[in-house]
Amino acid sequence: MEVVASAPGKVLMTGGYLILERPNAGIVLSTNARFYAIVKPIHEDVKPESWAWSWTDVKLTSPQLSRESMYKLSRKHLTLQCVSSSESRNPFVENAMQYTVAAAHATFDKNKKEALDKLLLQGLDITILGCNDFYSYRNQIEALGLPLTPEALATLPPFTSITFNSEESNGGNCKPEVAKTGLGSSAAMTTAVVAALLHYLGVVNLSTSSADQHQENKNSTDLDIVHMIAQSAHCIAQGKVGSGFDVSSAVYGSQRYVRFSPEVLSAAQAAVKGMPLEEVIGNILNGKWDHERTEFSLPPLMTLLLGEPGTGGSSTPSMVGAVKKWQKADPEKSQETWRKLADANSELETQLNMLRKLAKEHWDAYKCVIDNCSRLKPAKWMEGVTEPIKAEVVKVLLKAREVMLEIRNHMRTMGEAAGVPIEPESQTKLLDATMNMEGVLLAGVPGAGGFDAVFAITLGDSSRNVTNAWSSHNVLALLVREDPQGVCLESGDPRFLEITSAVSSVNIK
Ligand SMILES: Nc1ncnc2c1ncn2[C@@H]1O[C@H](COP(=O)(O)OP(=O)(O)O)[C@@H](O)[C@H]1O
Ligand SMILES: C[C@@](O)(CCOP(=O)(O)OP(=O)(O)O)CC(=O)O
Repeated sequence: MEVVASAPGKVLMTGGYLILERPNAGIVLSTNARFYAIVKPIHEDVKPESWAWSWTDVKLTSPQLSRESMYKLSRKHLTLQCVSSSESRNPFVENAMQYTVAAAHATFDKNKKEALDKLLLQGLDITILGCNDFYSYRNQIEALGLPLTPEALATLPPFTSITFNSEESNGGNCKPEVAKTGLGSSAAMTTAVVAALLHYLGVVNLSTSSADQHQENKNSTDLDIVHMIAQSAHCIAQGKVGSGFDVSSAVYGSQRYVRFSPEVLSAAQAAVKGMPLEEVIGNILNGKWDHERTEFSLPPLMTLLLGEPGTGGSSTPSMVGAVKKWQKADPEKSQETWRKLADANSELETQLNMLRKLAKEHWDAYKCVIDNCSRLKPAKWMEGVTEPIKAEVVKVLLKAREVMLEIRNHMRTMGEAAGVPIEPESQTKLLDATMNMEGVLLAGVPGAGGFDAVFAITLGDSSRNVTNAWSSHNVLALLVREDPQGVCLESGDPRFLEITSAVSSVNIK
């Protein structure tokens, strides 16, 4: 019996830094880059003598990092002991394991606890796999002598090995351990592992069709449990309480997000100081989760593009640390910048919602404008537009651009004041050039900014021109796109599914 669950990566379009404080909102788009967790028993049968054992064997495999770790999980105390080399530890998955088993203990009656014991005695074999889009493959592509194009990226086999950033480049603690693109691999990984384990242990009952899963009211309690456990495990593993937008979008998909009050996790933090885990999870599941989640998706005929400029990414925690230091050192100036940024963020949201409304109410005019603008540079979008409703659509498009420029300005101001490269000069040049290409609505640095991938929103069929232009500027366009679907069960191991679908497509031909 094997359970496979997957959760998506994200792009925080607005709200970087501000989203750390309630009630500021952020817009987060989930993507078709997904992280998979496969859970199955290690032993097919439970040997009679094993009933006396008080621990569960756990095997954790990350094929892309060539890491395999063995653990012993105490079934009574839920402590986890790594019995293989400590260099290969994974705190995200370790916490996810402890929290999910504790959730089963906290919610099961006596009968279910017996079944749980039997299942745990069979051991847990966990495999984790992230789509290529989570990681940077520029070096491999260059080493293979291939051009920096999405087509070259598409030739890499699925779940290719991940590159580590070199020690020297990590010297200033400004680069992460692995070369990542910034799509939230750790949040998607934690969410996928939590979902797969909770389903495997029988705490929740997820479904394969994400549309079903996310339908209002239906199974929403199950998703809420996945969210609470994944969020707590992720925060504890990271050693800090972030805003949680990455876990929320990994669970529920694209959304407008306002963070939870950090106090809801004080029980989990107390656990680190010795409170029994079962009690902690009870508190978490009954806690006052006050985050807000509102449906949000891009207006029709718009595409999310990501481009990797090629510097191996930035470390978000050190950037956040610098911004917080600046807030303390210069409260007046920082508050003023934050207020302007918050206003601009909410204005962009308004313009995008207005475009969704115009598309719904005046589809033909909307489609005609988008098709037209997709072939023109923004300065020409209004030329020759006479019909009032079409002029209205162009006006809103232009307003969205103007607001995006304002957001970028304030983000740069914040970076300069805090002494961190939130929109570094190299990114500014790239974003300015991108925003002036035919059919580009807007472009920016997602999330915390820095040297991670940049994003662009394009109109109609213009994405091809943008990716070609990016390639000629040495920017690798990623294959990832927006996909509003959150966590869901999969029908099997994605590595075998890829092969089966490749074989069946060959057969069809
Ligand atoms: N496939 C994987 N196998 C094991 N660990 C992974 C994998 N992908 C990501 N990680 C872990 O997650 C970390 C990256 O998480 P994080 O810094 O949050 O970056 P991101 O912006 O992608 O979320 C990596 O340093 C690594 O520890
Ligand atoms: C600064 C932030 O508001 C946004 C960071 O967004 P990123 O998308 O840059 O995140 P990482 O995946 O961790 O690199 C911090 C937060 O909200 O927790």
